[in-house]
Amino acid sequence: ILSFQKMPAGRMIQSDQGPDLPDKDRKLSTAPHSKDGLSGLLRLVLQELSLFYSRDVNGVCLLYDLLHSPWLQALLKVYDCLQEFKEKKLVPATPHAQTLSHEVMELLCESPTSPEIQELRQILQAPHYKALLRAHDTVAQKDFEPLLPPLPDNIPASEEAMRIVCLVKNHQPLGATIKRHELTGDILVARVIHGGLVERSGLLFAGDKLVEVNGVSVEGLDPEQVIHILAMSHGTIMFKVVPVSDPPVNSQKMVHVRAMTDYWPQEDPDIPCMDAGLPFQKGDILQIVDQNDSLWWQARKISDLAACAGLIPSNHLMKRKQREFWWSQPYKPHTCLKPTRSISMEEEDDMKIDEKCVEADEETFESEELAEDKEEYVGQGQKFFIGPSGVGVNELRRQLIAFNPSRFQSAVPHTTRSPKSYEMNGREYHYVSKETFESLMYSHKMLEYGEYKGNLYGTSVDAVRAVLDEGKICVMDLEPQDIQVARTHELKPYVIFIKPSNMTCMKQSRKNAKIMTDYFVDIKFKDEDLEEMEDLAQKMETQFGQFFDHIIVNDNLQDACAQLLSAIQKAQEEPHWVPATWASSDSEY
Ligand SMILES: Nc1ncnc2c1ncn2[C@@H]1O[C@H](COP(=O)(O)OP(=O)(O)OP(=O)(O)O)[C@@H](O)[C@H]1O
Repeated sequence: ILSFQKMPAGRMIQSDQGPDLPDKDRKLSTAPHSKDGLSGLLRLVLQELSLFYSRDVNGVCLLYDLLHSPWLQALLKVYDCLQEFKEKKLVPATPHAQTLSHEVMELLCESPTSPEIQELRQILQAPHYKALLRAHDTVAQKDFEPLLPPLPDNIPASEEAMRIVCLVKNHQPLGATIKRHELTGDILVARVIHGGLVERSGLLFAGDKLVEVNGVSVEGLDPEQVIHILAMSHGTIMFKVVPVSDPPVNSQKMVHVRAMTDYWPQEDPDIPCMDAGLPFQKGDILQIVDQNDSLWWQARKISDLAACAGLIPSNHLMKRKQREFWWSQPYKPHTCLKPTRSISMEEEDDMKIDEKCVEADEETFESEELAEDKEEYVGQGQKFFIGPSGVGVNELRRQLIAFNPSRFQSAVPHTTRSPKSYEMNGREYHYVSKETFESLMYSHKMLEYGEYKGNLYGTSVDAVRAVLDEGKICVMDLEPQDIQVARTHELKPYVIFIKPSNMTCMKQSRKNAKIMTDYFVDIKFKDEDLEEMEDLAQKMETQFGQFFDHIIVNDNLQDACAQLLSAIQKAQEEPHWVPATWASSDSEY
């Protein structure tokens, strides 16, 4: 709307000064635009256009209707009013309207009563009116800014390099941590939290030395004692600091990562300040905003970018912890890892200003750097379906292909078994010898494979590529342990987890469904089968949840199909996060 408003007006204003105007523009050049503003100009444009309306020259009708629309006219009027208001630079007639009102009241009391005087007195005494005058005076006197304490008169010459910083703290934390310098014992600002009050003020930096807090000298105090002073303070807090000579500049670009594990700061004994920690779960997308510290990064969740950042362990630190853990513990997959406190952190004694500190235990962390999948990477990709056996992965895939065979297709798998009479090589399977199959396996050309009744079965990367080359979306099942193999720059897989619904719904929806096991074909689901399915689904989610791009609960088959279609559509059309290596065209795969 804005550019639309500006363009015609801008052109007309220019043409106003131009020497060779077409007739139409010459007529417009007489527009008293400075007085009538944009709505005046619009009126003139409409007059012009009305001449061409009946002929609909080059879509004039459309333009006419648009310019004639009441909302645009109303908008322009608002714009004009605002412009007018801006130029006026309003100044209050008096900054003491309340006093004036009192004086009037006194005069009215002395005057002989009449109905008008009575009414005026009532108006002046009404609480809303009084409140309005109070608000008026506050604005007129600019009395809304915090009162800063006066600067001390007797500042010694040696204190010239000091800075006095006043921050107004309401109920939010200040967003900084402090520590004691191990040699000098000085109390320093250790870390400024991105997006916090201190960072937004731009007045305190990591490395600044605290001299006084609210007039109390911090010399010789413990960080805890400083925290206590701060905890007791509300409203304006005054810091006297010796500024760090080189305030750190955060020049790194933001990166996005997908968390590969859960992290609970409350359970991490090493975090410099527990309250400043950012808890996250597997699969969460984090925006890393500060990597200045090699051990503790600052990050926000992409789902809550308005929030202040929190501390998370750097990749390097997590790997270190992980290594120490593996050396000290017997292997226990998917349990909470509890590193000992032996990891020697830098001698930080960080405390979040005005809050408490530190405690125990955490989990492994790795992360994957991400890039938002922009248009150039979106394309017909590979869609993998994952789910516990019997949940309906095959059924959904079949339905999808049946719904639109020209868009969706499975990759033709390889097998070492002999073809049946009605089968054709390359249609149901690629029939190959055991040696050929094994050579594909060993040269990592198989996405997934397994043995069934003495024969090998599997899907090759080439089979998937063949589908993609046809411009179709390749849909296939995958065992979760094969996800990592499939996550390549070339395939850019989109992984959809098919999840069973709750037991009651499953019993109902699978009443007539049949399963196929290694030994039986077409037998009904038993309660144990459904329980096992639920259990397996939970395990898959815990172990591989971070790789799932989308989750669909397969309760009602039709609903699940519809959800699947819309999820795939969305994945094709909308940007989503993918590993950064997939986004760079020159990365190896
Ligand atoms: N939403 C549903 N409602 C009712 N029946 C379903 C539903 N989804 C799947 N089924 C039925 O459940 C049975 C098992 O489904 P399917 O063969 O697709 O399982 P699967 O996940 O591929 O398991 P496996 O990997 O062991 O083959 C089939 O008979 C299928 O028709």
